[in-house]
Amino acid sequence: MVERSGLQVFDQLAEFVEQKALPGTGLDPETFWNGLAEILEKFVPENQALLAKRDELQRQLDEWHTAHPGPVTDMAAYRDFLAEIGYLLPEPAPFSISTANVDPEIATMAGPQLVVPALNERFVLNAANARWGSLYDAFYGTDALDAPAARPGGYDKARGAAVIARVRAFLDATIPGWERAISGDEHPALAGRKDGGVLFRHNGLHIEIVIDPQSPVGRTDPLGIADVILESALTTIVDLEDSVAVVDGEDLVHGYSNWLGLMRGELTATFEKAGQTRERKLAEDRHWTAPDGTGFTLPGRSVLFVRNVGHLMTTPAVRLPDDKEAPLGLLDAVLTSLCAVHDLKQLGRLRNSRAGSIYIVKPKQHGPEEVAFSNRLFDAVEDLLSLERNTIKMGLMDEERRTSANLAACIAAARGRVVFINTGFLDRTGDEMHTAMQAGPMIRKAAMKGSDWLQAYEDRNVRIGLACGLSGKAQIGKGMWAAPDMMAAMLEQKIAHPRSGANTAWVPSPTAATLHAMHYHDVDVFEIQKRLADEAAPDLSRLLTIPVAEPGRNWSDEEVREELENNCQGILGYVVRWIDQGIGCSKVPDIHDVGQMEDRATLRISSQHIANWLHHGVCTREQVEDAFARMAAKVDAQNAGDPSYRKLSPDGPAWQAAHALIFEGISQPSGYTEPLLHAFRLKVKAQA
Ligand SMILES: CC(=O)SCCNC(=O)CCNC(=O)[C@H](O)C(C)(C)COP(=O)(O)OP(=O)(O)OC[C@H]1O[C@@H](n2cnc3c(N)ncnc32)[C@H](O)[C@@H]1OP(=O)(O)O
Ligand SMILES: O=CC(=O)O
Ligand SMILES: [Mg+2]
Repeated sequence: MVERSGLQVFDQLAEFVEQKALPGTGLDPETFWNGLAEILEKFVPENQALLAKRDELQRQLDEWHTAHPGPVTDMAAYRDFLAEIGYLLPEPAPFSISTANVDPEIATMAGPQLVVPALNERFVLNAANARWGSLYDAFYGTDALDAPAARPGGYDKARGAAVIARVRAFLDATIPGWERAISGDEHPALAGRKDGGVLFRHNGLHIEIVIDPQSPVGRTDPLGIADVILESALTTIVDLEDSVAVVDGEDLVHGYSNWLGLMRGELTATFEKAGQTRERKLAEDRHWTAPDGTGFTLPGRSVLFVRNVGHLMTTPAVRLPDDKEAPLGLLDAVLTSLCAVHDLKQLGRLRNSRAGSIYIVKPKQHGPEEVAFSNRLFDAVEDLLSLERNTIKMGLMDEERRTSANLAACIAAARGRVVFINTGFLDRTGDEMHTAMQAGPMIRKAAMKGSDWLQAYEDRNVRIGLACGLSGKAQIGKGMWAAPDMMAAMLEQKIAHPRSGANTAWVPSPTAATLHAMHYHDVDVFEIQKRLADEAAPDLSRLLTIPVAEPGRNWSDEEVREELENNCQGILGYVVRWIDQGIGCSKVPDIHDVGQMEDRATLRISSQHIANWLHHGVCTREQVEDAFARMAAKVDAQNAGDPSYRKLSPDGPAWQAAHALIFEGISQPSGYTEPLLHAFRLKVKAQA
């Protein structure tokens, strides 16, 4: 550690700031470190007070539910209680957000939002470039195509023909008469031409038809079409939160360096694929000629957000004058904004925000006071970096119950900055269970998705977002498709997101982004938003209905075993890679052998669910221990092909972390998994 303005700073972080992040920004190191120290001095006590308030509210909720076990029978009394303790706050007077200088990808376009772990350069670059994706590849390589699987050993012509037919059906439905434009005629949706390409625009999104009669695919096509490229991930969230394992200064420097590399357009990655060394870099913009002969350029990359952490965690990378760790959310706000100044000042090779904004996703905030705190923090960061007020925008995750219940007031608290409200239903489900932990045993995990509170939460988010004037200014976003290999099911189900009035929704991969983009051609979201604008939001009482099982509900031994095994498998499969290898997002098979995207939010659900059933006697400690041991063996077998995998064992840190997440689950703040994951990962790193 080195001393800077009374703070102890991890030496590589100080070096990164002074040698990489500050040069070119106009800020000298002394001003920067003094400014950081001032921000910490001012905001740390407030941050601590907000966390103490969470604990106090939870204590009061626990007491109330212990006194009133089971489902809420007197909703009026429950709502009075929530208002009395300051959990429910008064609704603000009607208002509209005033967010300005927002890129069209966020404000006026509707399309997929990709999320990517910030520490994986290969994936990060792929995500930034996922603005454009091959629809042929997306169908050829996934189960989204209803045709026999590709025969191994090169291009399977029969499957290729099925892909071409499927994409033709999409083109016919989306831009009827498109063939006219291929042969050189006019078409109302024609947007541009270039050598070997014809461009259409529909519902604000582009579709490129690639013509190359000499290519292996084009040769099989009478029109010589080699590919159809869809404008796909309009925006991408570069995640420093729930999909990464960032526990110390070394990890932080890695994450911030990648973000800086993106903000300068200079990040690259070299990796092995199919026995070959590949280089990946950020894609260039794309040049076209409009039908009237004028040239124009389309962005080659997704507009990038960065997800900071929430208010809970601290970091050993910066110690305060009293030797305590600094809150990581405060450091993230300053450092990720500093890196983004390179974009605003165009210090690098490529641009991210053409509108001149910095896009920060702020997760896991509990209620309007916490949002107001972030808003003031962003003010302070802007002052330090000499940025105009409200340059830093806020993507507001609606993923904690206290935020959903006071959503309009939360939006009001950052009304000049809000660029999205997104229903992070995974964290939200975890918080639902933890908040009402003492009320009784929760319904099964899979049943949560169909529960009424969740439907009310999703609908209220859209209605409240529209009432607060988000349409045309900001995104109303929906959550993650967490089954990365189930693309047929996604194609069938995720159209519900645009249909519900959301102008974006999360996808786990570039392929999923391209397939989900088709939904925004099928649905004109802004028309739907107009139609929904006058509809009242579902009643708050529905949102506040707790998903506890009916009193006297008994699950069979088989059901209990299945529930425990499924949750243990997800927990162990995710935690072992997090703790031993520092991998923050994994695809882990569930009990039906379907690969599920697991991150800290899904871990929060699984661990809180077991903790809840154990607490209420639905299962015994022995049953949980048995399921845990059986699933540990299964997870070992699933990872047998990974040479860097270390088997789970009761005296190993991964086993112990997973065990603690369950058996100490109830005492974890808001049921979060970060404190235990960080503690065990730090032990592993210290041993190494
Ligand atoms: C509740 C929440 O907070 S959700 C938000 C957090 N979740 C996420 O960020 C999910 C991000 N997704 C991922 O990390 C991954 O897709 C996983 C872990 C789910 C699956 O990863 P894998 O099993 O390695 O994927 P798979 O083998 O199917 O595909 C790998 C290929 O897809 C690409 N890919 C997969 N996911 C992504 C992504 N999110 N962004 C960019 N590229 C991706 C990889 O670059 C790779 O292609 P390449 O070989 O050309 O580099
Ligand atoms: O962050 C997303 C979630 O679902 O949680
Ligand atoms: Mg979340």
